[in-house]
Amino acid sequence: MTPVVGRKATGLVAATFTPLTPEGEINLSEIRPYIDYLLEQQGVKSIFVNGTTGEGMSLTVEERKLLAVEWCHQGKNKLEQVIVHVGCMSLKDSQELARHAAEIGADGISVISPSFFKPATADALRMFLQEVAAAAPAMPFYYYHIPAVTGVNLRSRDVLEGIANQIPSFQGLKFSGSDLMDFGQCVSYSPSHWSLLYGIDEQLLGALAMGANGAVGSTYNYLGSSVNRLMSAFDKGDLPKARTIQVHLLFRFDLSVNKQLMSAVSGLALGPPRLPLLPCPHPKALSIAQRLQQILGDQ
Ligand SMILES: CC(=O)N[C@H](C=O)[C@@H](O)[C@H](O)[C@H](O)CO
Ligand SMILES: CC(=O)C(=O)O
Repeated sequence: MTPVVGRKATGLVAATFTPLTPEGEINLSEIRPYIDYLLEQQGVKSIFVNGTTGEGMSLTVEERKLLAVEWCHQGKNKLEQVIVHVGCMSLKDSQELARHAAEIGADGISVISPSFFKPATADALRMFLQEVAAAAPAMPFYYYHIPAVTGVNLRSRDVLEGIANQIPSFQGLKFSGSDLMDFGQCVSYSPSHWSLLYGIDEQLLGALAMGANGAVGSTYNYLGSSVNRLMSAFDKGDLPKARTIQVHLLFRFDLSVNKQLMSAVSGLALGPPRLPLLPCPHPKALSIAQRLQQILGDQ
């Protein structure tokens, strides 16, 4: 089978939050200003939608389609890449979303492991991924490894074994695990056209040292310009500067704080998260935003 080779994803990819109205309905009208904010204020040119940060697993298939259409439509001719996360508990739903992403002209699709019934082996997971990819065979395909959320602790390197034979559209990995040895083994195994995107923002520098081509994360929504400086310092071999930026950014917020923080920093109205997540009280987000501005000002 001839491999499908898409454009290689590099640099920072913002894992977008899903704008909701105060009543909790998807709010498509915030998407256009959101994309402009990323491009103009953060220098972030690619997005990953309906993933963890986007609360993809808390949305209906129909909502995910409407969101994907709007992100792709508004991002057209502006963004470098729009990657749509299409993973679901049900293989059928994932296939439907994969087909849909292909129809609307997304640049790639990504799939998380099912996590209610978990795959028992890397082979089982690869078979699931293969069935999703086969529904949209021309779509560059990224496996999304996030063991802390899925509870699926299969090593990514094992999942990659022989994957190009099963998924000719395989294009890379979004690796949101802390095991840099597993990540490094994936780097070592990967052909050069795959893109290895790292997903724990707090230790991106370690992953760059291991060979990451780029990064997908929630914090690049509002810290993109700082982390772009980290990436260019690393590219120039200025490790002290890259490290100074990274160690200033070692804090971790849960998703509801993160979402409210993005609203506070950007001025976008992203609304509350969806239950079971609880909204973050506004004053708390404001004080975190102020602390963040101070940290960024001190750099
Ligand atoms: C669990 C989770 O949401 N992980 C995200 C990406 O996979 C990261 O981008 C984190 O949000 C980020 O590292 C902040 O802790
Ligand atoms: C961070 C990330 O990649 C996600 O939200 O899915």
